[in-house]
Amino acid sequence: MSGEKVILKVENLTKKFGGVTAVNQVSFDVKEGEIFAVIGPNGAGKTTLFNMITGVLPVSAGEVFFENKKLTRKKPYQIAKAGITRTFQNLEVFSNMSVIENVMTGAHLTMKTNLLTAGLRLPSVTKEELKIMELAMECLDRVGISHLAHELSITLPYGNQRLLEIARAAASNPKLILLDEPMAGLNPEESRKLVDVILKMRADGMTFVFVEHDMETVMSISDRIVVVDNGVKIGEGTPDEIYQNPKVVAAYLGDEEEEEVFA
Ligand SMILES: Nc1ncnc2c1ncn2[C@@H]1O[C@H](COP(=O)(O)OP(=O)(O)OP(=O)(O)O)[C@@H](O)[C@H]1O
Repeated sequence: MSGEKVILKVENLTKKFGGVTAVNQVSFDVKEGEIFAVIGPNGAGKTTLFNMITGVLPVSAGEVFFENKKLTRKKPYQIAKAGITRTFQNLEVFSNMSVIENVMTGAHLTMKTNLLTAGLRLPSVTKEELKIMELAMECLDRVGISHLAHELSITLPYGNQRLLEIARAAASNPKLILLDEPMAGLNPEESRKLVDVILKMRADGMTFVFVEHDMETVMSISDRIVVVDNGVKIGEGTPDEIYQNPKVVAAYLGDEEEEEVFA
């Protein structure tokens, strides 16, 4: 469960693409151990927000702090090394690799091996490879697909490829995992499995920030939610508070009836 320690602080984050302000002075804090959702209509700026937090896109203004250290303007690999990892909206598995090899690529940050030592096949390399393989197997076990370790990734059903992505993210030993629309394309059974995995990993101490359109999942697993619309934060709170926030309901309403908004 979440504590009181702030692990991620987003302060007035802003992104301009030419004349378009995709994210406009958005601020929020994520506490250690939280499951924190970022929601909003299409084009609201959610992915752009993730891209700035992970250093994929430079910020136009504002700051990102992780464990009280400023991450703004750091490179993606430095941010990953600090303990933040992510998955993307579209599946990003290496389809020509086995499942375990995919997860092992996630562990590269913790590896001492470089191309020279690997080329020389020093004993230390073999030892390290073994360690990484063990770690990868543990990560696969955490998401419940260790029995598929030696399958070719592309042969896995979509839901298992999602779990594979999460295992690979976990292999870099992060403290915070950002998930961009993790439920997209999953059938109800696959969604339930993924929710179980997220809850289990959180029980083991992981913090999650996720962007999601599936409101049932958002409302059932999030501790807190931030809502963005047109790049601006329009609401923040627990699922109950979000349900009752008139600005949020209006942003989602369009021509629909209120009771259908979070159905
Ligand atoms: N590289 C870019 N260049 C120009 N405009 C961009 C770029 N990336 C995003 N945008 C614009 O910024 C706004 C926010 O986009 P973003 O993808 O962050 O929204 P989103 O909330 O993630 O949407 P969705 O839910 O549809 O994935 C949109 O108007 C989009 O067209």
